[in-house]
Amino acid sequence: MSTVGESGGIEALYPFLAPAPVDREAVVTDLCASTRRKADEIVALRRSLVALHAERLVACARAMAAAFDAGGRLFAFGNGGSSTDAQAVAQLFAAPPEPAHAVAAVGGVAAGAPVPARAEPVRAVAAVPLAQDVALLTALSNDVGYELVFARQLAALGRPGDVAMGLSTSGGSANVLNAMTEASRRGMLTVGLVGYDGGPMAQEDRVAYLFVVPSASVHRIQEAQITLCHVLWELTQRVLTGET
Ligand SMILES: O=C(CO)[C@@H](O)[C@H](O)[C@H](O)[C@H](O)COP(=O)(O)O
Repeated sequence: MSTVGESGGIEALYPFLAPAPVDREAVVTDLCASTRRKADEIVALRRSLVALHAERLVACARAMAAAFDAGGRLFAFGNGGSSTDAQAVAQLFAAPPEPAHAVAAVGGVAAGAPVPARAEPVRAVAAVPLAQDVALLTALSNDVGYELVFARQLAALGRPGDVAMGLSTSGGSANVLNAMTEASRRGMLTVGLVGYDGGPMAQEDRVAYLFVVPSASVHRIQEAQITLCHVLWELTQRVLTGET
């Protein structure tokens, strides 16, 4: 059995576990610098998305609002961290924060300060995350195949005019790609959020509205994707509530 302290043991991977004296100040300095680098990186990435996607975000929000106005529902899905992001997005659309709550939560808005969330009325729409039902996910994975867990749900639930939103950092997860294909086949509006250079999701006009976050860090991609989702929700609300 391998033990801590053996040459090539666990401390080779995690040197801070070794009993050697640690320069705590140096560690804290390193951690601060690393945190600052990551914060700078995500701020720059988010800024770059404005130039890259502003027009597409507006067009997509208009299309989503039209879908919701006509009775369409949102189905959101992804794997791992993207599954929880999909859950957060569905919850945001289905149970948006009431303006009074959002403002009260920060103790009111000072004159001239940016409004923390919408001060205008919000409209809830039907939205369902597709990775939340463990029984369904395990049964579909076991009986049909993990690559079809989302496509099979869309085949059962999706109608023309619904919205399918797939989140993937690589753009290459088979279950997300298959779900997009199924959604298009059913006449649903397809929205994809991906990272890197878009991966397979960016090929063959697979989705109607594709948002590529040009980063090679899974963490930065997910952070930026959830920001894009919040912007999409905000813009969709503006159209739905007749502000624009
Ligand atoms: O959350 C993370 C990393 O932050 C991971 O769980 C990550 O989401 C998983 O590895 C996913 O399976 C990756 O899938 P995808 O984003 O490439 O579609």
